[in-house]
This record gives sequence, C-alpha cells and structure tokens, in this order.
Amino acid sequence: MALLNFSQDLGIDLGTANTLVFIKGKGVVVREPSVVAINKATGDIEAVGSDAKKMIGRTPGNIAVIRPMKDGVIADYDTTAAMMKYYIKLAQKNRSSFAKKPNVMVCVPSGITMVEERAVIDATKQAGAKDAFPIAEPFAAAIGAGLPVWEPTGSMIVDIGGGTTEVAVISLGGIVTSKSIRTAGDDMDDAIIQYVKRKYNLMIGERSAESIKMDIGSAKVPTEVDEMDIRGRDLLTGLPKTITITSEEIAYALKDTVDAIVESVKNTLELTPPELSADVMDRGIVLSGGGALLKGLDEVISDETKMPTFVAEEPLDSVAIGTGKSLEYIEQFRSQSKNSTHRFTD
Ligand SMILES: Nc1ncnc2c1ncn2[C@@H]1O[C@H](COP(=O)(O)OP(=O)(O)OP(=O)(O)O)[C@@H](O)[C@H]1O
Repeated sequence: MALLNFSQDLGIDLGTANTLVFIKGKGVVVREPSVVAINKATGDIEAVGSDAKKMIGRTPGNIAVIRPMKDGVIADYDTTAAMMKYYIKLAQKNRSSFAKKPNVMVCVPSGITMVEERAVIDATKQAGAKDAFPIAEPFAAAIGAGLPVWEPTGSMIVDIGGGTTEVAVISLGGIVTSKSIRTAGDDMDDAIIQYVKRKYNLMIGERSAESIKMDIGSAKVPTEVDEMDIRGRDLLTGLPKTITITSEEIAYALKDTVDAIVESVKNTLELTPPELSADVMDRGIVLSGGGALLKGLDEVISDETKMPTFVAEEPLDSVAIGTGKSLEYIEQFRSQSKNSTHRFTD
C-alpha cells in the first residue's frame, strides 16, 4: 500500500502560449497550447490544447475559443483552473487511485504582482495540487537551460515566451537583477497582422501571423530573401485574397518588438554589478522560450550587447525542465518563500 500511496510531484510551465507538465523521472509529459474551447450556452469544455487551437477563428457562434493566460498571468481564472486540471490528469493518466495529491512547482513571471501570484497558487490548488509553489520564470528557465544558478558566478538568461520577456542575472541561487516586460511572441504576431493590414488592406488571423513568423520571420533583415503566399480577407472587397510577402517585410514589421526585447536586455546589463557582468561576458547570454527561435535574434542581441549569445538546447522546454528540477528543493521553497516568489526576486 505504501507504494500505491505515494505522490508524484509535478512541475508546470503555465505559459501564455503553451502549458507544459514535467514529472520527476519522466521529463516533460504534456506539451500543449494554453487554449480552451467552451460551449457558450452550457459552459461545457468542448476542447483543450491543440484541438482547441485548431478552432481559433473557425468557431460557430455557440463556441468561444479562449486563451485564459495573457501577458504571463491569469486572465480567466476558472478556465485556467479547468485547463490545468485537464493537463494534470493527462500527465497522471496511469496514476493509482490511492496516490496522494501532488505538490506542484509552477512558474510565474518575475514581474508578477502579489494578487496575480495568489491567483496562480489558488488555481493550481483548484486544479488538484496539494500545495503549489511559485518559482520565478527566468530562474526556472536558467535551471532548465543548465546554467550554474547555485554557483558564485553570474548567469544571464533571456526567456522570450508568448506574453512576456523575462531577463535576469542569477548568482548563488538568487536573481540579482531582472526585468520583465509584457512584450514577446504574441506582440510579434500582432505586429505582422497590423503590417499586412496597413500595407495590403488584408486581414489575416493570429494563427496565420504566427506561421508567417515561424516560417520567414527574422530579427534582422535577412541576406537571402524568402517569400511566402498568405491568404486573408480583402478589407476593401470583403473577398478572400492571396498575396506574396517577403522575409524582408516581416523583419521590418517585427523591428519594434525586437528592439523592445534588446532594450530590456541592455537595461538589465546596465543594472548588473561589474563582477557579474564580467562573468556574463565570459559565459555569454542564454536565450530560452519559443521566441528564442526567431531567426537571427541571438545575433542581434550579441551585436547590440557585444556579448556572446546562445540559444538554449531545448528553448521551449527550459522553463518546464527547470520547474521539474526545482522539485528537489521543494522543502527549501516551502520554508524560504512561504508561497511567494517575491523573496527570490527582491
Ligand atoms: N520557430 C519559431 N520562431 C519564432 N517564434 C516561435 C517559434 N516557435 C515558437 N515561437 C513562439 O514562441 C512563443 C511561445 O513560447 P513559449 O511556449 O516559451 O511561451 P509561453 O511560456 O507559453 O509564454 P510566457 O512565458 O510569455 O507565458 C509563441 O509566441 C510562438 O509563436
């Protein structure tokens, strides 16, 4: 019975774009979009994750597709709790009915307010956690990217997600300087939508904008120009129309967002004590999160800061892996943080 009665603790990357669940000993077992489709009449959940994401922009009037997280924090509490419950169940599908509720390490942006953080803790408990421990996202990302966060040396991480970009310099198990801006991948998609609308009078959806970004998007004007056909609704005639767009145009559309990200990295470096800056100079800046996959972003950051810059090995999984690895320090989190990341980030 003792074996059946064990609890399998979880690490959760509750992201604006994607939610990932990590189980100790197994690694990342759930990797799904943070999207839920709800029947407006009954309130029932129709689909969660990739099935719900496919419905974006394609639903009949009675179904609403919701992205319950915005800018890294909970925008729709009940839907977030329901989504987490679904993913926790999915992660534990072979769990014994005698197993105890899991403790959950869940990431939150470093710029989160106390109220926003409390909502994440409560939603995680409502979703089935025995106890929930918030961990600052850049700290988790740095652990997941394999940086030596516990050592007396400066490690710099830039985590670019869907809703937030988190920049932090970490040493001796704590965040020394950090900056969290609510500008990231979603803003890139929006910039592409606005550019196509302004230049071509063409309305495209957020899923199309995201695939343009992933296929031909880049942080700087590319030396070899790519082209892509995109379809949308002509705002003048109201009819469907196809246009061809170039990677040069997309780099131009993304410029303001990329500049904001670069600026946040520079601001953090300016506030970093000199010894730690010297460490970062030696070891380089590490980029994580899906936004790190934007072509040329590492080069632009390196050019602008004059620091070597690398993309983490599995940028989309770094935060989840970090929350999972932190489960080993759960007692430390329990006594030190008393459920607040603010002690780690202040
Ligand atoms: N190849 C790619 N090129 C550019 N952007 C990409 C690529 N792959 C994924 N992305 C973007 O990465 C973002 C999602 O990253 P990630 O899953 O790390 O975010 P998140 O953790 O859900 O968000 P947040 O940390 O802000 O809450 C999306 O905006 C997605 O479009």
